Parts: sequence; structure tokens; C-alpha cells
Amino acid sequence: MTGEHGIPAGRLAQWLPTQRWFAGKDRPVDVVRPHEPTVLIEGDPALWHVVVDVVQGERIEPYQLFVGWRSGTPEIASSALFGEGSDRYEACGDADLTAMLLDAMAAGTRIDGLSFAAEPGEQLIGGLRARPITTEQSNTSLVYGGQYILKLFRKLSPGINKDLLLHRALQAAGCAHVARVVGSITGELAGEPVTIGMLQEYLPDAVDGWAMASTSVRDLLAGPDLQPDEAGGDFAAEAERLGAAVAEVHADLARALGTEPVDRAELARTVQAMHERLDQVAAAVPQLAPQVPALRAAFDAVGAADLPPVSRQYIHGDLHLGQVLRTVGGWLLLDFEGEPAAPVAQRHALQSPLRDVAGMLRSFDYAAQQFLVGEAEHGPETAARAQEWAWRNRAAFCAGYAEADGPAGDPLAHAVLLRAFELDKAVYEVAYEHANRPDWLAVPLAAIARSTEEGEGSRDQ
Ligand SMILES: Nc1ncnc2c1ncn2[C@@H]1O[C@H](COP(=O)(O)OP(=O)(O)O)[C@@H](O)[C@H]1O
Ligand SMILES: O=P(O)(O)O[C@H]1O[C@H](CO)[C@@H](O[C@H]2O[C@H](CO)[C@@H](O)[C@H](O)[C@H]2O)[C@H](O)[C@H]1O
Repeated sequence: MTGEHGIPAGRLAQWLPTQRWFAGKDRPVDVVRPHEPTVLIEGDPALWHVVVDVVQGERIEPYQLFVGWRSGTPEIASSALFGEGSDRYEACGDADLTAMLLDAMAAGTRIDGLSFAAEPGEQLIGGLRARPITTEQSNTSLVYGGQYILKLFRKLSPGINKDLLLHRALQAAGCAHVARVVGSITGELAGEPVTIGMLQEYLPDAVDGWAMASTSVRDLLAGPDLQPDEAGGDFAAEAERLGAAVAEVHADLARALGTEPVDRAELARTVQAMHERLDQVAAAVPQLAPQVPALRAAFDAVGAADLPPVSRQYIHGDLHLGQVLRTVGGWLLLDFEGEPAAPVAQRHALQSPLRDVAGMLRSFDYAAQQFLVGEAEHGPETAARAQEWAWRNRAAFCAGYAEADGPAGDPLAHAVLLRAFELDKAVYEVAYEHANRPDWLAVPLAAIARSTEEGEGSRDQ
């Protein structure tokens, strides 16, 4: 144990890599250096907020922890204890302790360097208990009494978090496709404000797009003679509505935060970045090697052609079916942070809205292909029907986007750029799956192989 509050820095180096939200699992943790803790609850039980610098070779990244302690023999899951024999635990699962986070926002409290605040004009209901959500996520979210959801950002970067920034901008623009932000927690890091948490209205009846799309594909593949438009779970109407929702979010972001034109020099930088990503991923994943020349040709086609103009703007940055929720009122977009591995400056860079379109098109491919991965039994007919499902829903999504007049216009009018963005995303996915879910690596690899075999003449482009 080190420090008067007993933060077990030595044990944290072993504990952190066991946590789903820890983003540094690709290399060993050398040392963990806690900053001065903030006492949130004093006494028994006690709660501290602690920022720790995690040192991994040259890389030093700050993460936040909520550290709990109570006397006696508390029932704490062993995975929450900071190592065997430690009496300090990760407190996000302790409802007696986390209740204070909402109460402090409701009261507008300041504790040392931490500011807890309701958004202007919001009256928060305090006194609610929280439970952590159990879905796979990169941060930690607590649901308070089915009313609010508080996202605690784990890896911290100085400045207002892009998720909070874009939610606020969209809300101020009257956008119907985001959950309302009602509060926030802000701290200080390297002399700058840093977003610790974002409180939003919780939508208990929402279903995520990945679950809905997966149900639709499963339904189709279960009926051997069905076509995608005949299956009971046809998703095309939802895909079209989703396309319109994304177009409206893009238009609101463009109006609220501005756009910049894309000249040839900017396009050349974009192509260069695609090549650089490919260099890195191909070096780490040898299975990508056969596709590298065709990928390079698809990227270079962007620089060579006289393309219709698309301006740059704030975009979602990591849009896929798991980042959208269907409520009775329509589709909502979540989690505007961008790609988890991207440096913060890159996440804030203005980009083509076609990148988000490409992300969602990749996701339709994932939804269709997930049931074929490792499934040696399926024949060519099953693969063809899964492909048909993806084509149908990709086309419906693009039609919805075009109809709603998003800033990218009709995505299919930008076939060369859209194809390059899709392939670039698939290269990112190869790296993501290689590092996180090796069983899924076949999905983006197969998509790249199909696309490079078919060339630009593929079905929907
Ligand atoms: N306002 C909300 N209402 C209901 N569920 C939500 C809401 N916001 C997020 N969720 C759920 O929480 C999950 C994680 O949220 P997300 O913002 O993607 O976190 P992370 O950045 O940690 O991945 C989502 O997939 C969704 O299931
Ligand atoms: O949701 P995150 O911001 O953590 O995004 C990361 O994880 C996603 C997987 O959970 C990953 O998405 C990929 O798999 C999805 C199916 O699980 C699929 O719908 C997406 O199209 C595919 O990219 C995402 O790339 C990664 O950044």
C-alpha cells in the first residue's frame, strides 16, 4: 500500500489489465502512479476519486478510479478488489457509495478540483441508487433508478470530452437523435478541465441496432426458402430510417460546429493516412498480406479521380449498429468519442461524413457475416442469402440518408471515396479484431477479399 488513503499502486499494475475498459492490454504495465486522491466520502464507508498515470514503456496515460473502503467483511466481488488481500475496491458497483455522484450533481457541489453540475435549466432528482450496466463497453456506465445513465470516462484526456461536446451541440441544435444530457462531472488534468462523467436521460425501452439487425439475419437464415424482404424480421425499413437519422445528425453537426472544404491537398493527406494505417496493420496481421496491393489501389483511386466535393465536419467517428438505439420515438446515436484507439487530436479532426456512412455499411456486413464465421456447415446458398441481406440493408440505409439530404448527399454518388473509406474501416477492424476478438478476424478479412475481387462494380456501389 502507498499513500495515506491506501491506494495499492503496486497491485494496480496487475489489476488494470483485467478490466474490460482498460485500453492498454497490448503491452505490459510498468508502473502505476496515483495522483493525490480526492475524498468524496469520508469515514466508514469511504470513497476516493483517484487519477492514476499508467506507464507502459514510452506511453503514459491517465485513467480514473473510484476507490471504496468499508470496515467489517463487506460483500465485494473479488474482481473489484485491487488484488488479493487488499481492503480497497473499485467502487462503481457499490450503490451506497455511487449514490453521492448523482446527489452532488443535483446539488451543484464542488469538492476540491471536481465540479458536479446539472446542465443549465435541469432539475435533477437525487436520492437514487445506481447499478453498473453489464454490456461490453470501453467506459463504465451507471444507471440511476431507471432515470439516468452516468458514463464515467475511464481514460482521460485534457479538454472537454468529444462525446459531451457533440451531445451538447446536438441538443442545442434541437436534434431528436440523441439522448438528453442532464449533468456532468468535470475535473482538472495538466492545468486543463477534463470531463470525468456525463449524465444523460436513461431510455429503458431502447433496443440497440446490432441486436435488431442480428435478429433479422437470424430469422432470414432460419427459413431456408425466404428472401430478405419476405422474412418476418425484415430490417430494411429500419435501415432506411437509420440512414435518415444519421443524415439529420450530420446536418445538425455541420450547422452547429461548421464545415471546411476538402481540397486536393487534404484528400492527399487522407489517402496518405489510409496507407499508413495499412502499413501498421499489415505488419501486425500477416493474413492481410495478399490483399495489400488491391487495398493500395483502392486508396490511390481517391487521389487519381476527379471526385464530387464533400466537405469536412465533426462526425461520429466510430459509427456502427452497436452505437445506435431504437426507441419508440426513433433512432438515437450514442458515444460520439470516435475510434477508441485514436489519439484525442485525431478524434477532434474534421472528417468527411462519408466515413460514418462507411462505418455503418461495414456494420451491415458484420451483422450478415457473423453467423457464418467458423461455421463450416453452411453452403454457398446460405452465404449468398446473408450477402443479399447486407446488400438490401446497405442500399436502404443509403436511400434513407440521401432522402433526408445529409451533407454527404447521395452516398452512392461518391462510390470511389466511399469504397476507400469502407476498406480503410475494414483495415481498422482487422487490427481491432486481431487485438480484441481473434475469432472475428475472418469477418473484415473476408469483406476485404470480396471487395477487392469484385472491384468497384460490387452490387450496391
Ligand atoms: N441514454 C441511454 N439509455 C439507455 N441505454 C443507454 C443510453 N446510453 C447508453 N446506453 C447503453 O450503454 C451502452 C454503452 O454506452 P456507450 O456510450 O457506447 O459507452 P462506451 O463508450 O463505454 O462504449 C450502450 O451500448 C447502450 O446499450
Ligand atoms: O463500440 P466501441 O466504441 O467500443 O467500438 C469498438 O468495438 C466494436 C465492437 O464492439 C467494433 O465494431 C465492430 O464489430 C461490430 C460488431 O460487434 C460491428 O457492428 C462493427 O461494424 C465493427 O466495426 C468497433 O470497430 C470498435 O471500434
